[in-house]
Amino acid sequence: MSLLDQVDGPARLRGMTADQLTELAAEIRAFLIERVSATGGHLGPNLGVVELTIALHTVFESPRDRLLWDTGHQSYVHKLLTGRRAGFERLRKGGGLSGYPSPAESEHDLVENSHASTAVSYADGLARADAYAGRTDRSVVAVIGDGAMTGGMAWEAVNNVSGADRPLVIVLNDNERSYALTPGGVAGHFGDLRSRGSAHSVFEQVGLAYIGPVDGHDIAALQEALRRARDLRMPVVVHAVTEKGRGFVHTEDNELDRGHAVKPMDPATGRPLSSSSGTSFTAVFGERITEIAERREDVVAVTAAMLEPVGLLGMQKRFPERVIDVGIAEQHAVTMAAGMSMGGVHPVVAIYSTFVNRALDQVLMDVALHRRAVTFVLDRSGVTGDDGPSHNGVWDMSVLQVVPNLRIAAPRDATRLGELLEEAVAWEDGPTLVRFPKGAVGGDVPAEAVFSGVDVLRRSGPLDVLIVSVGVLAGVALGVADALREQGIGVTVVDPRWVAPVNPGLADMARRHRLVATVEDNSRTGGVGATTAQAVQDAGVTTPVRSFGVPRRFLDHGSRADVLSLCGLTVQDISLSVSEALAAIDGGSEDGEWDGELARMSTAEEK
Ligand SMILES: Cc1ncc(C[n+]2csc(CCOP(=O)(O)OP(=O)(O)O)c2C)c(N)n1
Ligand SMILES: CC(=O)[C@@H](O)[C@H](O)COP(=O)(O)O
Ligand SMILES: [Mg+2]
Repeated sequence: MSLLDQVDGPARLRGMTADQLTELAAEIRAFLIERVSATGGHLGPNLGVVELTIALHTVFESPRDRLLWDTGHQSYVHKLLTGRRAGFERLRKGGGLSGYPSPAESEHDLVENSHASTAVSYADGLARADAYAGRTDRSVVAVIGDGAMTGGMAWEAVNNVSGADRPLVIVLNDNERSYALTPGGVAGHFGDLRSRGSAHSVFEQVGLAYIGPVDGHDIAALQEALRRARDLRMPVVVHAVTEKGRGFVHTEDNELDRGHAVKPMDPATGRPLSSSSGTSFTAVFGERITEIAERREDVVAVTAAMLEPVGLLGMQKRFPERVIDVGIAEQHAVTMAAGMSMGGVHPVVAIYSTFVNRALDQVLMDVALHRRAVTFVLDRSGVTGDDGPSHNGVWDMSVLQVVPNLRIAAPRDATRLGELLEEAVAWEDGPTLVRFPKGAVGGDVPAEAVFSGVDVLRRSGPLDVLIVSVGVLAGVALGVADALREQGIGVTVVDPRWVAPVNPGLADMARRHRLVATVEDNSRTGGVGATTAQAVQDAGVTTPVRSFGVPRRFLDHGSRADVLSLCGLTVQDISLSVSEALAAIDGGSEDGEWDGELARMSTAEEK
């Protein structure tokens, strides 16, 4: 039986010899390469923390000592050492192991949010709670990457932790990278510490103790440093120098991102097991923004440490000085863009939908209040699936529709993405936003006609149902139309393209129909369905509106298709609900049934 097979929990580690721990590290590395090559996932980050995680679990006694993993994508080794080896068969699959820490999975996991730069704040809170309760027999350890240390929130926490008389250990997992090399002066300072060692660290200058740099792959050296930090009983940083992707040729040689997030691959060759079908929304954006930058030298792109994932590699290669990587600093990215706009630049800020939540105040106050012409491009909008509840981009239209002056577009296909991006960058009277989902872009969905700026995708039969289709769910909306037509129900399917502010033409169309159904890959709460219903009502139109979107709850990880199906965003579910709603309207008395359905839906949302 291998050493890894014997590890049913961290206590087993504490009985192992140094040689056994070294052997265990080799077994874990081989396991990760074999398993994560099969499932896909964050192989690079986890290969970089094998020895560090072993050292942490031999020096600290989880769960009494709390280990917090910033962002959490590097917690696979932690999961292996806390009895979850079998779960890796279904890593990031529906019903399988989450790709991030998950309190629902284990008492050893406290935080699952995958949004970076939060661990030191959680740790400060836990340390204060221990102090209030007089608990002096335990430690709090925050493991945070050099990339996550470019997030402002991490420095807010350092400011509050410094000088405190509470024990708190911060392990800086410094591999010089987010995806790409970590940008900025803080990363430069870490480089000085790595090379000069004795340099006075920024941490000591603000009142924390500093231990390091330590070889992040030398278990004994790490254990010695962690024991010193544990016994200091004050805020202390242990600076571990690690290599992202260590021990696997296809991640070590990957200059782009050291295998940060790999797709299922052949571990022998490093080649993906399946070639992606067709082009992606991301690729279409990347090509188009580069073309626009050719024509518009005032256009500058901004990324928050995700240059390649958001599709800006091509523009960076063509115009290196006009693509800015601010690190994991979305708030700075947005307000810096406002400043650039004041200086005559048209910034295009490319962020994943879920991460724009970080910068709501900056979008609202620094950009929109000042009517700055900044274009936001939100990739991974809608259900993303595999990365779990904190990565779905299902809140952007709810959160950002409240922003005055902001115009929001949701392209349904590649052609509309190109058109809407051009329109957004051409708009100089305030901010614009274009949002699209992860993955393949699918075929074009042409309009049959245009009615007061709204694309009419399908018009057939009597004026029974108006389906307002938002973005990429056009395929589902047209499928619903086909299903309803088979029942003799007349359907008009429209796509407003610009969803905020609501096109008044929609109220005119609603007036002519018996029912309106909105379909969106966003939360129902505050989504396009809600604002469309409000606009219809405000226009004095009494046509009822039913909105189909993501329920108001966190969605467990799973494939995008499965999660959308769980949300009821399928042709079958929507067409059944629409025909029932029509029947209720026709029958009058069945309102009770529909009210019952709504009641069921709303309780489902609260669960
Ligand atoms: C607020 C936020 N923005 C962007 C991301 C996307 N992201 C996930 S991991 C990562 C890089 C993290 O770098 P680092 O903290 O150094 O960890 P490493 O992967 O190097 O171990 C980024 C940018 C995120 N998780 N959270
Ligand atoms: C951990 C993190 O936030 C990212 O690495 C995320 O996993 C990216 O997901 P995509 O695969 O959609 O780019
Ligand atoms: Mg890093």
